[in-house]
Amino acid sequence: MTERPGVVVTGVSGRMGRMLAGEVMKSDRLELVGALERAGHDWIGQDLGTAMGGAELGLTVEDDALEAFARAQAVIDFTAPAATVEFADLAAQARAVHVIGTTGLSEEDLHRIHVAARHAVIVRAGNMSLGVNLLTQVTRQVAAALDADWDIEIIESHHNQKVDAPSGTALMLGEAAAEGRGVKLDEVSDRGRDGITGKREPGHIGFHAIRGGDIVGEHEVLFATAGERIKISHIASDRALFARGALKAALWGQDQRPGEYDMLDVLGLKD
Ligand SMILES: NC(=O)C1=CN([C@@H]2O[C@H](COP(=O)(O)OP(=O)(O)OC[C@H]3O[C@@H](n4cnc5c(N)ncnc54)[C@H](OP(=O)(O)O)[C@@H]3O)[C@@H](O)[C@H]2O)C=CC1
Ligand SMILES: O=C(O)C1=N[C@H](C(=O)O)C[C@H](O)C1
Repeated sequence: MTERPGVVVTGVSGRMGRMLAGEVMKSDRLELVGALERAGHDWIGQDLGTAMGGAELGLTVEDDALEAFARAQAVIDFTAPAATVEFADLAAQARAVHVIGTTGLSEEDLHRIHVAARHAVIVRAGNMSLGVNLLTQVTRQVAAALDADWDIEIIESHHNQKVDAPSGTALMLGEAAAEGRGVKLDEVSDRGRDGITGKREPGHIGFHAIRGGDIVGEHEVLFATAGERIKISHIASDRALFARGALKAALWGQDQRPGEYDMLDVLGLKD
């Protein structure tokens, strides 16, 4: 591994971008070597520190991804699907570890990421926190232990600026529940009921999205049957925990072979 791998943060003006840049700068194991924004963004050409409202850092915000990735060992990317699939190609060309936190990716986007992972390490997770990744394991185990008389519903709450639903985390939890039950999520998924929906289908997994204020991220998995309910939940109250997970993934990825990985791999939680 390079002694102190260089990191480029994409979407650096975003909620997660700022958090990630701050965490990389605090780290004594990684070095911030690039800060990226889209062409035409106000921050392009400005010093990152000044753009963030602080002291000068000597790092200029840029818009040329390939040039930035070429001097990095890792790219940390919490942006939007259209950007992330482009970055996956470019990070693979630069042989940089691509840590993807972006959610709302389509099947086609996932395929492009899969292709890019032939040439480079990609770590992707809808949630980079230890707590949520543990919760997916617990969800899978509980779902495996219960029969289809137990209804499974996933409720997620986020801030009012979030653009995708269900959240990436809710989908991770849904996948874990479906895996525990031995079914395919896309065959049993019920999203956002409205109107005369008919009775609940046994065996289905429901998703519900709450959007309001500045909620960082809350997830609950509800298992309900006649006479009893189990609720398991996770509350994130600080975005720094997602950023720290992403930094961990960037470091871990330095020693891996090209391929697709997730946070269970990084955290050593895979069975
Ligand atoms: N996996 C995890 O643990 C977590 C994942 N997320 C996910 O991360 C993503 C970002 O979240 P958040 O920071 O809140 O969102 P923001 O909207 O605050 O930030 C997104 C950033 O990406 C930039 N961006 C968007 N499209 C492009 C593009 N085509 N090229 C370059 N830059 C682009 C935006 O620029 P502009 O403003 O110009 O559009 C903005 O700076 C979401 O998908 C969210 O769900 C969030 C938290 C944790
Ligand atoms: O957009 C967010 O903010 C978050 N997105 C991720 C998701 O879609 O699950 C993770 C976290 O909940 C915050």
